[in-house]
Amino acid sequence: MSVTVRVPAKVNVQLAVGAARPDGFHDLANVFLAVGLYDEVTVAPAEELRITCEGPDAARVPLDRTNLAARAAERLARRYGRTPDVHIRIAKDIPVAGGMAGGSADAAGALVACDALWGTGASREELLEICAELGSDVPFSLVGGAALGTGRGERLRPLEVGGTFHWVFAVADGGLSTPAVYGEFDRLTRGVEVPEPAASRELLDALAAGDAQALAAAVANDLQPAALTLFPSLADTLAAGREAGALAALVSGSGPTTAYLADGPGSAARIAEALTASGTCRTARVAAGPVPGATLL
Ligand SMILES: C[C@](O)(CO)[C@H](O)COP(=O)(O)OP(=O)(O)OC[C@H]1O[C@@H](n2ccc(N)nc2=O)[C@H](O)[C@@H]1O
Ligand SMILES: Nc1ncnc2c1ncn2[C@@H]1O[C@H](COP(=O)(O)OP(=O)(O)OP(=O)(O)O)[C@@H](O)[C@H]1O
Repeated sequence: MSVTVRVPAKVNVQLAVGAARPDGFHDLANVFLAVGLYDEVTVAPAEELRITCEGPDAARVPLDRTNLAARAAERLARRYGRTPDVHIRIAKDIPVAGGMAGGSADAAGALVACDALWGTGASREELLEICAELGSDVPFSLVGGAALGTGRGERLRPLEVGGTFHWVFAVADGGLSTPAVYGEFDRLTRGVEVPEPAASRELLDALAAGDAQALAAAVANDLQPAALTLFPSLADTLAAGREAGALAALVSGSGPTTAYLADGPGSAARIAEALTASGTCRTARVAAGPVPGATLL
């Protein structure tokens, strides 16, 4: 008996970052959109907790108990007084350490899969609580669609979206550490008054209307200057995407994946081709959103 859950990647269409809090985290206005690049997490009973991973980036995924999927299984097991004796198999298609919440997706996937396998019957609220303990992005991986995340990004309000948005993602050679990018944000804003993060009205309206041109004018990522300082060649990738006709080009979350909004599937395919040919990224992927969150297959 095994259970498989499919979980999407995310792009942050707006990431407004406040000043560092006493606990080191930053308050956010984080507008998430789930996009159709997926990991699949399969769990099956085993002698003991074990993780394997397949896919082009598999070598960069930890297979010990630091893997977020393992931690998710352990937390659910502990809560229900059982042992997490499962084999977790991750079929990884989401770029690793790319700012697309790949690890978070696997955590949400493992949680939903173990809940189904063990018949724990945890409520949605309970699952969301465990997600928030595992990481700021994990609750969104569970719910998908589009949502505004406040607090450190874990408190979600679903957002209405009036259409499908077409994206290209340029995967960089190498990764960026999320804490390092937030740390660089702190360094760059030292001595500066950082405003309270707030979602942009124009951006929420553009999402609700399904209007790609209006969304392109409103997308914003406060972590972008920090990501560019740590990974300067991303400026060349962004320029190549703009030149290829992207409506907007921005760093995805903490990077180094960059995201390009297209005005339809045809132009997305052309932008992806141009980005690949530009030699400024490792590969380019096309994906549309919103799509649902963690889903049992
Ligand atoms: C950049 C984003 O991906 C945008 O969605 C997220 O804010 C990061 O979410 P995540 O990877 O789930 O992050 P977590 O695992 O919760 O935190 C990792 C580290 O990122 C920094 N961090 C994260 C979220 C937040 N609101 N403020 C922070 O300063 C902290 O240094 C923290 O120790
Ligand atoms: N299941 C997992 N898949 C990938 N990386 C994982 C996983 N569990 C733990 N990690 C560790 O987490 C680090 C960040 O990987 P991940 O792919 O989640 O980054 P990310 O997409 O930048 O995350 P986010 O967008 O949420 O900040 C990796 O370098 C790896 O060491």
